[in-house]
Amino acid sequence: MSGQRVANRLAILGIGLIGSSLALAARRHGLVGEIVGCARSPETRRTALDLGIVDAATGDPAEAAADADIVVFATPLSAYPALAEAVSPVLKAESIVTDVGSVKQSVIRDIGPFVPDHVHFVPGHPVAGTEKSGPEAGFAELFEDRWTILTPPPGTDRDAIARITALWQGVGAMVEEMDPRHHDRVLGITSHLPHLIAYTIVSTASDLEGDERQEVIKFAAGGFRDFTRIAGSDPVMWRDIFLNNRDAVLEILQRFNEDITALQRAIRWGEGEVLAERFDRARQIRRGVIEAHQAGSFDPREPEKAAPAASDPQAPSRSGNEGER
Ligand SMILES: NC(=O)c1ccc[n+]([C@@H]2O[C@H](COP(=O)([O-])OP(=O)(O)OC[C@H]3O[C@@H](n4cnc5c(N)ncnc54)[C@H](O)[C@@H]3O)[C@@H](O)[C@H]2O)c1
Ligand SMILES: O=C(O)C(=O)C[C@]1(C(=O)O)C=C[C@@H](O)C=C1
Repeated sequence: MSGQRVANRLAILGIGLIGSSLALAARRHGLVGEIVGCARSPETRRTALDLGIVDAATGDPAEAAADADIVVFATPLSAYPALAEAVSPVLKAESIVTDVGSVKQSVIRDIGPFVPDHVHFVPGHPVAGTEKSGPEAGFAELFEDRWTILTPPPGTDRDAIARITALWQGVGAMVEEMDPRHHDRVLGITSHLPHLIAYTIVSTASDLEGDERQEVIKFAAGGFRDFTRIAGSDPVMWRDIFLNNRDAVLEILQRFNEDITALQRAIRWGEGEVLAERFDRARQIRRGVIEAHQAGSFDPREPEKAAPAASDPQAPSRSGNEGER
């Protein structure tokens, strides 16, 4: 399948889950000519070449970015400032700098000052991922029917925004523009808080003593198992997200703490109607989330979405990329 060509040369800084998925998808859909990847370790560069993720790989970010039409930052957030400083002098006129980082105000703070006047800057965030990391974890379908949020600073060239929009739409994503502060607050609730809770539950369970701890692992099923999937996500990436979205996360944590204290109180005083009312509201929200995503493809995290029942002899077989996502 071929889409509109958006770049002759695409540079991807950081060939992990997101960088390699974008490279694989952009190639599959004919959106770019040559793809150059930048990775620090020789093993990652070798893997990226062997898996056909990139056409060329280098350890030098400036070498990757030189002559690129689009440069994508796809490392953990803490690497952005040094990378931006390194590529700044070689960025070619009318090229576009973009990124995939999970927090947006900090990206504008960290990359923005290094983007020369003759270069466009369109920060972005694909709201799609898994708990896995590294180049082997990438797959071309990752962004299909998922949102990508763009947070271009005011006054950004509309053609540059249109080209980055075409890149993400070309790999199957839906694109929306948002104010970066608003992005950070929304994602603080929908993505960052759930990860913090998952990390906390798993570490609370792992602090249990002896037999109890063994049984948590032995009987890990359902809810706890789902939390361990999320808590298996990359520690460096998530450290950076919390350090860079501090204000929004602290504010939402404050509200979360108040809500959990209310539930704690209801349990203590046997206020069943309070609990039932809260759980009912949550169930309605879950139904709304499923309905909103109903048109999408099968997602193993949301099996209710699959149209035919698994026992249906007409059901299509689900092969390929459907490990735990
Ligand atoms: N994993 C997700 O679910 C997800 C989803 C959307 C956005 N993001 C964002 O995407 C970015 C990358 O996340 P990922 O999941 O692909 O992580 P990842 O760990 O799979 O890949 C990041 C890669 O960057 C490399 N790297 C680190 N510092 C580097 C440097 N200075 N130069 C070159 N390479 C360097 C790492 O070695 C690694 O290979 C993060 O900013 C994250 O916030 C992640
Ligand atoms: O599904 C997962 O494993 C994810 O954590 C993906 C997820 C999310 O929270 O939805 C994680 C971080 C990103 O910035 C975007 C997507």
